[in-house]
Amino acid sequence: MLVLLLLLIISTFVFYHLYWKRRNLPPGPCPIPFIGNTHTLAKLSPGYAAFKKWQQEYGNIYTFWIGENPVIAVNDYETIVESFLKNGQAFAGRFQIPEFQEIFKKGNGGVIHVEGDLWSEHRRFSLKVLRDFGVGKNLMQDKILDTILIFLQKIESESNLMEKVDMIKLIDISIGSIINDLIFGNKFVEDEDTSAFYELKEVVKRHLQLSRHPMVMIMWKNTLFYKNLPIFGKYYSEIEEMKNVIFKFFDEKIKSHIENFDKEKEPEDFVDAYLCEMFKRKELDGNSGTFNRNQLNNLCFDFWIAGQETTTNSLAWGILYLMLNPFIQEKIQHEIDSQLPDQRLITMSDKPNLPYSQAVVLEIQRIANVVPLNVLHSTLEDTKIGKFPVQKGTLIVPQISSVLFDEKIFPEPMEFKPERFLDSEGKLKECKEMIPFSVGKRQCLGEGLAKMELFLFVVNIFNKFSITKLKNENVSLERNPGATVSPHPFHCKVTLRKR
Ligand code: HEM
Repeated sequence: MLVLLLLLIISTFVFYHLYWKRRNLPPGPCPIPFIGNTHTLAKLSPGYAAFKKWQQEYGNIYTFWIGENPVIAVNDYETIVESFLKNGQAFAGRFQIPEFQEIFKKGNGGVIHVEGDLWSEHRRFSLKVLRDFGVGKNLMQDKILDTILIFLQKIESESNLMEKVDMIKLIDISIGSIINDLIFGNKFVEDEDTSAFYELKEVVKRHLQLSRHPMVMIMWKNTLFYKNLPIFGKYYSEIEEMKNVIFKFFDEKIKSHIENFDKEKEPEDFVDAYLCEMFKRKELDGNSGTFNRNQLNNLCFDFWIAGQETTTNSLAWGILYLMLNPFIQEKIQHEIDSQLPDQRLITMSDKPNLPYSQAVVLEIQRIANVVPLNVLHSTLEDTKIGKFPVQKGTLIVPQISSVLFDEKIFPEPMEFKPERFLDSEGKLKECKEMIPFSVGKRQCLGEGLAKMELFLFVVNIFNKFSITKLKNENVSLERNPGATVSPHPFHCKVTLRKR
């Protein structure tokens, strides 16, 4: 009798996990109960190879499992556009994991992880502030160029340093300075002691790495249950500890902005713009609605994390590929020399005259492909994806990394070839499949800022310097996993160009 009961339990368990829970979803790799396919993602880290393998086996649309959560991955450009762009509203939700958000950030807030009015009001407001900073008096470009100037001077001022430059470290603090300047109005590159930045950055890096660690992905849901289990508990405590350090930094900055707030003054950073909006709303109808201090804290967190790793890592890959391809550096320099009368700082108004440099920047972003697994979306209504019906609340991801490495669109995708973005006359070609910022309602909110940073850094670095590989240092193109992929640390030799 006991044997029969045991057999019944086992066969029900197997039937549920192998068939029942998967019956209404597109096909995909068989998940292991409770773990899903995270073991394959861990084995084929940072993920591109797993996504490609599944695409070859199951087609462009398949289901993989993160723990007990099924995720439909969409891997081709056409279906991504058909669904996430043309039917955008249906796919604009996010994975709601309130227990995990509680330890990862200050509860359910910010813009990346939220839905509904909270998301749409804050997305609209943030886009407007960034747009206002980017046009007119061009605050955004000024802040970027100020930082680039300091970055270039730092390298030049230490001639012995030019023999062995840690570019990633310098780019890291420069990109960190730009986002911090836009949010809080100050740059780390101007600090006498920059160690505080690097310490904080390490904490943020670990926090993000942990959030996408396969063990942590299993506890995205039922976090409070997993926190009491041995190994999971260790991860839980570490994430909470990191979160507290990060938010203490934001809290102090916001507090000093509130103390010095002047409603008559035109805002020159994001926090001031936010405080102005809160003030206006309160004056108008007595309360500031979804705008509050907790939400501001979470927004700062979102901008800080979304606006640094992505851009820093893209630039780091760019320096690495250009160091390994000196003839491409020379072509950028030749183009700059032929268009600019002297070696002044290059600005956005020079961009239309530098098509080859623009092609290099596009190719850097494509080959860097820094987001192997895009941020998860969820469906806000019953809908369809390709031929598959999809229920409201299903997790779904536009796999932009599969598109950027799609050999049908970008032949020899692992080769660094800026020419693929140019026509036979050397003019920039339109390439609609170039979607590193994703598409649709959740498309990257910082796209304009990131594009400006990438272009201005690349052209100004190679206008001033040539970069070569150190003879005695091995360089690897292997990818370091994380929420965004980075290259392994490397050094380079920097030589001042003379014109
Ligand atoms: C090279 C640099 C960057 C890349 C490749 C990148 C890429 C992305 C991607 C793929 C997404 C997710 C889109 C989706 O859900 O389908 C995203 C979202 C987002 N990005 Fe970026 N990003 C970059 C820079 C920035 C910067 C500088 C900011 C700073 C403001 C930023 C802020 C955001 C925010 C707030 C979201 C969430 C938008 C939402 O959920 O409504 N990103 N980004």
